[in-house]
Amino acid sequence: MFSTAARALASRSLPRAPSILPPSRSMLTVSRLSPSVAELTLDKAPANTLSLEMALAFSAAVSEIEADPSVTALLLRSSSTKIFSAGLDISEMSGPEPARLADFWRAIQGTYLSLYSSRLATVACIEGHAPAGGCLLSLMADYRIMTGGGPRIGLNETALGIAAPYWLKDMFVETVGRRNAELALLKGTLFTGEEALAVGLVDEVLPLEEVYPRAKEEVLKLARIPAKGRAETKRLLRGAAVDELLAGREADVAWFTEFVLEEGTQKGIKAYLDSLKKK
Ligand SMILES: CCCCCCCCCC/C=C/CC(=O)SCCNC(=O)CCNC(=O)[C@H](O)C(C)(C)COP(=O)(O)OP(=O)(O)OC[C@H]1O[C@@H](n2cnc3c(N)ncnc32)[C@H](O)[C@@H]1OP(=O)(O)O
Repeated sequence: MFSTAARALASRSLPRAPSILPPSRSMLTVSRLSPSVAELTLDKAPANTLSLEMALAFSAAVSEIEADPSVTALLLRSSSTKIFSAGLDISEMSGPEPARLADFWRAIQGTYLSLYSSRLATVACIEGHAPAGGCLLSLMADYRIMTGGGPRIGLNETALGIAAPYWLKDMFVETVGRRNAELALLKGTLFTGEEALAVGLVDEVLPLEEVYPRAKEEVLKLARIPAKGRAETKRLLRGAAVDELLAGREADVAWFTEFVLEEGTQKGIKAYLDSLKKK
């Protein structure tokens, strides 16, 4: 488990301004696969994009699941077999109000802090597309199982004229290795499941109908690993990255907001959003 001080700092830094809506649970559902395994389903049609409200609801749900000591593992999935998550809600970054943009980014940081540092064993069941923030969300889990053939996964931020922040880029580099990461990030590559498996971005690839049953099997297996040893191992593996973000959280907010508010970035984001809507 991560230090109490770090956790307190993480939750204290989440947006609390009165203008922010309370976390809505209608975008997510939480259920139990067994007494010790929770399932968190992203359920925000049409694309499970990460708006400010979705990010707040996500972190709140993970924290609530973790607060129950009988839960040792978490399965993360989407209610859609076509889209796991299309990443950040691009409309949050198009012509944004600066204070909301800053709160949006703090809430995105919160999703990372809650899931990547979770004491739980976590499995991502990626049945559909997982571009950009959808890919990063799955990287915050301990194990990834994806559908072969159709759906794509990867970090295509460069196509939007933006860059993944260092703490998310680092997760990608740690997972696929330096050279694979450079090639993929600079080109904005979106991989098929099979290609993702080849670079180590996912751990298993299966036909769609087998992905969820296999993910359930894996999470139930991981739930039986002694919880204390696993939590401490995760802390040893990920604690430094989490602490680095906690120490530089507001500097990261400043980097993100300045970058997004630049005129050139705004033009690129608007053009990308328009192209998505015209599809
Ligand atoms: C709980 C999640 C936690 C995540 C935490 C990680 C945080 C990481 C932060 C790091 C930075 C990340 C940057 C980003 O994420 S930027 C977003 C980049 N995303 C994309 O480029 C994906 C864009 N979408 C697509 O390519 C496709 O939608 C799809 C996923 C391949 C699916 O295609 P499909 O044909 O099935 O569906 P449509 O394209 O018709 O989409 C349906 C409607 O949804 C709208 N849409 C899709 N994606 C987004 C988006 N990212 N933001 C806003 N709106 C989106 C699309 O316009 C359609 O709307 P419409 O029905 O009104 O036309």
